[in-house]
Amino acid sequence: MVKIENLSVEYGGGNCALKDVSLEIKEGESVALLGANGAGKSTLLKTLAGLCKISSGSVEINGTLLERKNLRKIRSDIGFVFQNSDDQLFSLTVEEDVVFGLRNMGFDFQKSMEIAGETMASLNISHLANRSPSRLSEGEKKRAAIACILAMKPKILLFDEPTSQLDARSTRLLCELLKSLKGTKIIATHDLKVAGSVCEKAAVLDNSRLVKFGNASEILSDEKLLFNCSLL
Ligand SMILES: Nc1ncnc2c1ncn2[C@@H]1O[C@H](COP(=O)(O)OP(=O)(O)OP(=O)(O)O)[C@@H](O)[C@H]1O
Repeated sequence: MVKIENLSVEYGGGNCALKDVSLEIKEGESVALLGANGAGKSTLLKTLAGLCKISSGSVEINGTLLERKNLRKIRSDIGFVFQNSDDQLFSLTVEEDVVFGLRNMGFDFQKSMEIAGETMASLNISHLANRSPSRLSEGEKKRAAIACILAMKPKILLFDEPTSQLDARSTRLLCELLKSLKGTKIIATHDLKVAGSVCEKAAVLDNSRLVKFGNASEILSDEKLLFNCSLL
């Protein structure tokens, strides 16, 4: 579903955020993206969503090469839940936010409302439909932001630090939700417990390079690896 080969990404001024990263993620797999601050996690997610320019190497999403002319197709397969829900929610009500993406996809108003209603119900946020996103708790905002993305039924879900602003209870509820979501998931997180409870695989980035990719429970019990990568 995601095939990354020798990927390097540089920001301006020769700042190399990803160096020679190769990994393959199969359909339906959930992968935790681990790494210290600045390791390159967000850059990798943004690159998969077509938001960062590839300096060298290649990325294939669902069999389509990630390049400018294929961006529309790639973006229809990808749903990106940003770290900060406020970057995703901008309408007067939660329902309008969920409907927005569906209308952009070409669904008529009635069908968009129908899908939005079903999606909000599946996330237990129907009671928030007419609330202003700006007045929700962080946990509620996160669910609303996820609803906006899930409504569009992407094949691949990208989450950047989904639990970073949540308390223990909201984190646990969100983990349950993340586990229940179907599809391929890539979750960048600093929280090793979240990684262990939600993901079957893990990828460890250190200083822009992929240093380990494999079974999550094996990686999470490798204290030496975690320590060397500043994760412990
Ligand atoms: N827009 C940008 N312009 C220039 N350099 C950037 C930009 N965004 C990130 N970087 C640099 O790229 C490197 C990787 O950053 P990235 O945000 O991908 O790391 P991260 O693993 O997500 O970190 P964190 O855990 O702190 O969110 C860092 O050195 C960072 O300073």
